[in-house]
Amino acid sequence: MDVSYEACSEAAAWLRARLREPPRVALVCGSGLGALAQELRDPQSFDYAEIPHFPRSTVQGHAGRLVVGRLGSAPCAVLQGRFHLYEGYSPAQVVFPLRTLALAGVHTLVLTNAAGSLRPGLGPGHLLVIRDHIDLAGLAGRSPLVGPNDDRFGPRFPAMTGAYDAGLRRLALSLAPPELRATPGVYVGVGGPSYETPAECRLLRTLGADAVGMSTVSEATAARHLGLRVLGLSLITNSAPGDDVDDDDAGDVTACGAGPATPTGHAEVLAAAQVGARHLRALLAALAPKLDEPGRGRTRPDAP
Ligand SMILES: O=P(O)(O)O[C@H]1O[C@H](CO)[C@@H](O)[C@H]1O
Ligand code: HPA
Repeated sequence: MDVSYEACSEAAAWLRARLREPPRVALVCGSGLGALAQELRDPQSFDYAEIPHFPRSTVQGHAGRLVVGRLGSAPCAVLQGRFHLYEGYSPAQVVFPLRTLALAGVHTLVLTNAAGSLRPGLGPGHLLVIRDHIDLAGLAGRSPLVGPNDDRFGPRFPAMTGAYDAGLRRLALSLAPPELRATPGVYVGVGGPSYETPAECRLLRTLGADAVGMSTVSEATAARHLGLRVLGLSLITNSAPGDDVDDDDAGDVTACGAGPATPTGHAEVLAAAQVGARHLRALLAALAPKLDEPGRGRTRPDAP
C-alpha cells in the first residue's frame, strides 16, 4: 500500500471533489463508538474501499466508513473505523486516513477509544480525558514517523509536550455529562491483540498509566507531526486486573474497584462502549461549537 504524501494528496483530492465543503474537524471512532457519526447533520458517506489508497477495516465494531457532515456548525469528518498495529498494518498505514483528512483541510482531531482502566475508582462507563500518553510501540521504534521524513507532513523531530490540547481538554472535562465522571489521565498504547496479564497491568501502573488500549498513540503522534490540535477521549469499558488479583484467578475478582476484572473479550468491550456512546454523543454535541474556530488551520506554512 502506498502511504506517501502523494498518495495522501490523491485521497484528499478525491474526497474534496465529492464533498460539499472541506472538513475542518475529524473524529476517529473507537471500538463500538461508530454511533458518534449520528451527531452529524447532512451526512455524506463513503466506504473506505472507495477511497484511493485507504486501508480496509478488519476489526468488529469498526465499520470502515467515512461520514462527512456538520457537527454543530463545523464541517466534520468521522472515521467509523480505525486501524491497529495488531491487524498487521504498518504504523504509516494506521495513520494514513488522518493524514489524508489533514491534507483535505482538517485542523482539529478528536480521537476516541475504548480502554481498560488501570486506576482504582475509574470504571466502566467513565471517561478518561487524555492528558498525555505513553506510546510503547513508538518507544520501541514503531512510530509512524520512522523512516525518511517528508517535510510536507511535518518536521523530523516534532515535540510531543502538550500533545493533547489543554484548552480542549478543559472544555471536555467541564462539558462532559455527569454520568461519564470525566477525569484527566494518561493513556498507554500497547500492541495487543491479547489483553494484558495482571503482571503487565502492574507494570503499566508503575509507568504512570491510568488506562490501556491498543490504539490512539500512533494517531496522536502523526497528528502532532501535522500540526493538528488533538483531543483524546477514552471511554472505559472494563477494569484491568488489579494488584489484588491473584494471577491464577484473575477472572473471578473485581479489579481496580469497579466492574468486572478484565476483559474477557472484545464482545464485552463493544457492549460497554455502546452503552457509554450515548453520553459521549452528548459531550460531542456540547463541544461542537468550540471545535472549529475561524482562522484556525494547519500550522504548517505549506498546508494545501
Ligand atoms: O482503541 P479502540 O480502537 O477503541 O479499540 C480497543 O478495543 C479493542 C480491544 O477490545 C482494541 O482494538 C482496543 O484498542
Ligand atoms: N486492554 C487493552 N485494550 C483495551 C482494553 C484493555 O483492557 N479494553 C478495551 N480496549
